[in-house]
Amino acid sequence: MSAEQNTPITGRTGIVVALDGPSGSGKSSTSRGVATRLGFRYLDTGAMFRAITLGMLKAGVDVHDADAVAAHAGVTQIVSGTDPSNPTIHVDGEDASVAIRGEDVVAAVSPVAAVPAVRTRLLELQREIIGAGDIVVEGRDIGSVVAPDADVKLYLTADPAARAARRALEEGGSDVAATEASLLARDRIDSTRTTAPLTMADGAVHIDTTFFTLDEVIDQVLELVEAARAGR
Ligand SMILES: Nc1ncnc2c1ncn2[C@@H]1O[C@H](COP(=O)(O)OP(=O)(O)O)[C@@H](O)[C@H]1O
Ligand SMILES: Nc1ccn([C@H]2C[C@H](O)[C@@H](COP(=O)(O)OP(=O)(O)O)O2)c(=O)n1
Repeated sequence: MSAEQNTPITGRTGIVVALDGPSGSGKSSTSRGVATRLGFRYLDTGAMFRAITLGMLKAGVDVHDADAVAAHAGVTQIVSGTDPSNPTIHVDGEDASVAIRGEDVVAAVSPVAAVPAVRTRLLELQREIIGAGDIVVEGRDIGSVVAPDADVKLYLTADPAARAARRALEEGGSDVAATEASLLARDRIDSTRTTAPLTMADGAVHIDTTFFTLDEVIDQVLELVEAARAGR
């Protein structure tokens, strides 16, 4: 593996906007809105972790066996589309946009994402896609590990109850209490793993989105991007 952690991406000329935060804090919708307004590409790294997890489940890998997960880390082929108006993900040549959102994947993704070999594989893919820049990238470790030299780094949060209500609404009115329990369980694993845990990166701006509308959050991020551009 050639990509090293915590090192700047060399050779980029465009802007990189990094958004991190827990599930339901507004990363995907904010990132897509910002990328659309700026004419930038958009990368959902969570979808990549979901895709590799789907590949493991399809192959019958025990996702709680870290050695088995590591042995399978290089097997699944993942292709991410970066159009913010139509982000796509293909797993071994098949459109997996719906399958990666399934409950089986939600339950398995955090243990898979905690395995260092999985993170190394995806880090390399993520950095290839970021390439020359002009991209909004969202995940858990973008500002800290994937693109520590990003021009703008955001850390989005929202109250757990608001996050669960948003997710449940999105899922067609599923049980809010069960959704909150599921996302808090993932937060715990994502924040306490030893490799690239969910954390606020050095230099990141914290936005608590609980009491802001999506458009208000997008506007705040756009202002930060304009300020970063002006200071380049
Ligand atoms: N500031 C906000 N206020 C209200 N709802 C929001 C806000 N930001 C996002 N949402 C909604 O919350 C849900 C989860 O947002 P999403 O962007 O998918 O979060 P994440 O990517 O962090 O999991 C979506 O249905 C989205 O439309
Ligand atoms: N850069 C990233 C992105 C996601 N992950 C892990 C942690 C999350 O539980 C899963 C799924 O991420 P995703 O962003 O799709 O999750 P939500 O849509 O916020 O519920 O992947 C990660 O470890 N590092």
